[in-house]
Amino acid sequence: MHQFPKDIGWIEVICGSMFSGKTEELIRRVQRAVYGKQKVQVFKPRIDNRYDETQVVSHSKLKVTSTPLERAEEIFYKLEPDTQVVGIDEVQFFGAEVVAVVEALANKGLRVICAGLDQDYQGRPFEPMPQLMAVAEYVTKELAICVVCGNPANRSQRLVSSGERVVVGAAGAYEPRCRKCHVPEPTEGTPPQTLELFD
Ligand SMILES: Nc1ncnc2c1ncn2[C@@H]1O[C@H](COP(=O)(O)OP(=O)(O)O)[C@@H](O)[C@H]1O
Ligand SMILES: Cc1cn([C@H]2C[C@H](O)[C@@H](COP(=O)(O)O)O2)c(=O)[nH]c1=O
Ligand SMILES: [Zn+2]
Repeated sequence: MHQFPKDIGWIEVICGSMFSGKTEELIRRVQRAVYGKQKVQVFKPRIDNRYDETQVVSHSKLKVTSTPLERAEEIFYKLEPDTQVVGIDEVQFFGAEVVAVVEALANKGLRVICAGLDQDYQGRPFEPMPQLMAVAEYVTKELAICVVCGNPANRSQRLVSSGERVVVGAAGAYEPRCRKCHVPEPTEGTPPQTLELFD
């Protein structure tokens, strides 16, 4: 990350496949802002209740307090006057209106950090991520490890039978795969490897 701009707001997007570390990176940036004595608020879509109803939780169990929302516009009502940094996880679940909300916050002078999936289970751009990435000052793309071949993974393989774009889930419902190993239709999961280093 370059030196931060002064006296203006900006947008950071953290994107990538599932398990690539988007939420960990969001939490890392939020924690550093807190160390910097900045007032931070974190939001997430209420639909993301996989690990917790209110907290943002990474697959590795890092946690941060958040406010769940039905719609992105609610941020305007929940925003406290002294907030300087806004974090939003699972931003792909907010509709197209999140782009205007994030832009309005940045235009007010806030630092806005958005984390979300850039591709859906078929490998298609997951709106509104392309629009957010276009207007962001900073875009970071994270990669997971393909569970089939061990290469860097930029796709999320769906393992449960559904043609809906939105299906909330974690391990057992999705796994990270590279472009060679990913298939656009739901398929069987990869048997877990025995990891001698871990229980
Ligand atoms: N195949 C994998 N590749 C990379 N990380 C994995 C994999 N499977 C599980 N993980 C775990 O997922 C963590 C990332 O979790 P998280 O930040 O919640 O990802 P994301 O928000 O991108 O889905 C990693 O630090 C690691 O502990
Ligand atoms: C690929 C894909 C994913 N989802 C869902 C599954 C999870 O609930 C989230 C992504 O979570 P993560 O923090 O990035 O691991 O999105 C979906 O609804 N549709 C999809 O195509
Ligand atoms: Zn692969």
